[in-house]
Amino acid sequence: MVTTAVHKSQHQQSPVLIVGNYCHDVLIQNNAVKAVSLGGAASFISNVFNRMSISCNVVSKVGEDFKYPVSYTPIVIPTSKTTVFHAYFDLGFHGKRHQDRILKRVCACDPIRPSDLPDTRSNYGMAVGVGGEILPETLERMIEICDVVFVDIQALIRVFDSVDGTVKLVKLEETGFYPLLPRIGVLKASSEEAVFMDVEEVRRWCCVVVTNGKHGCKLYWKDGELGISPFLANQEDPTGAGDSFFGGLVAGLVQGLAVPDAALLGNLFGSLSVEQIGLPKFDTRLLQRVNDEVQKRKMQCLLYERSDDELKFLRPEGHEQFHTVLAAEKLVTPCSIEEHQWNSPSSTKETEQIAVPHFPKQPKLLANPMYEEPIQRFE
Ligand SMILES: Nc1ncnc2c1ncn2[C@@H]1O[C@H](COP(=O)(O)OP(=O)(O)OP(=O)(O)O)[C@@H](O)[C@H]1O
Ligand SMILES: O[C@H]1[C@H](O)[C@@H](O)[C@H](O)[C@@H](O)[C@H]1O
Repeated sequence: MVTTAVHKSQHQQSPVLIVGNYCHDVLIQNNAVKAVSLGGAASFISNVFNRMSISCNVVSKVGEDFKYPVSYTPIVIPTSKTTVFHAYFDLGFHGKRHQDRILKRVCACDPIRPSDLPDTRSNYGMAVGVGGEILPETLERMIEICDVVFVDIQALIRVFDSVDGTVKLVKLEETGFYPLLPRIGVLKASSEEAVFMDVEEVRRWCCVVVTNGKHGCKLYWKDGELGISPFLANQEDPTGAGDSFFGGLVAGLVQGLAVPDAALLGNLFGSLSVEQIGLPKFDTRLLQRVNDEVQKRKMQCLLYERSDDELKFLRPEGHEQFHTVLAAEKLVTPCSIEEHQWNSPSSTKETEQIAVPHFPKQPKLLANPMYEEPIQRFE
């Protein structure tokens, strides 16, 4: 279970194994490319880990066209291209349900196979594919070589339109991953994705974490559930919020926090992530203070440590205070949001602005019956 691995990690110090492809994200709004950025859950999560000094190992595949410097070298596949997603920010209407963006996978790199994984064991595994690159056998191998595996449901339930790559979701129980659920530790889903599983069923097997944007997240386990408070944020780009959340959650657990406190750290990183376009840059002073608070919190919790694994899910004493302190730290650190506005040049290394969108001279106006508004699509 989740907390057993937490305790093991304190003795063994082995890294977290992150499995999922890096990708190129193209953010599109009002028919114009607003930014091109390094993407993929693996990049957002390792970004959080680096800043929280958590050691990790990333297994990711890209093509020779991969154009970003990353801390964890990917496997380069000469015969394949890097996975590319186009995120359309103004097409998010599907019937009456609003989605924050429509995603299209326009290029897909090779899948990650069991033989691509290391032979060495890890305390934690994170199955965080974005473009269908994680196969059931890959997840099974992760379960064998990691003490506990954290899975993002987006790695399991995404399917891709054969014509234009539009990401659609299928029911979890219809996938080849379903039989593996009793062997994983945590399944994370956004509220949009959570409707593609039977939470009541899945929580009997593993802890389910459902994120819900500005409302924070909710934990479900066999015997209970708990809402975790959000942090205020000026949302600029939701891309990667779920990934940064997941990074924060696992970073908290690796550091020895109880599950609700770790989820609070997840909410903090999710809220920091939405304030910037692409891969977020975290303020060094804020990170230092957050790290200090995590260490203090860990020491406080050791004082009244509970032995029963199930109890580790319950809100520990002082949880609200931990939220207040983190929220205050976030407030006092000025965020350089101006650098990351959609319409101003970006100074981040990983995010580049495209001044002249590379679109055909005459974009074709298509009335798509799936959406309330006609959309412009570029071919
Ligand atoms: N507007 C916001 N204000 C504050 N916190 C936010 C906001 N949006 C997201 N978060 C934080 O980030 C977490 C993940 O966000 P969300 O539920 O939108 O995930 P997601 O849909 O998987 O994101 P994405 O697919 O864009 O990576 C939330 O649980 C919350 O903690
Ligand atoms: O970079 C993003 C990010 O990793 C998102 O979480 C994922 O949903 C997208 O597919 C990807 O392009």
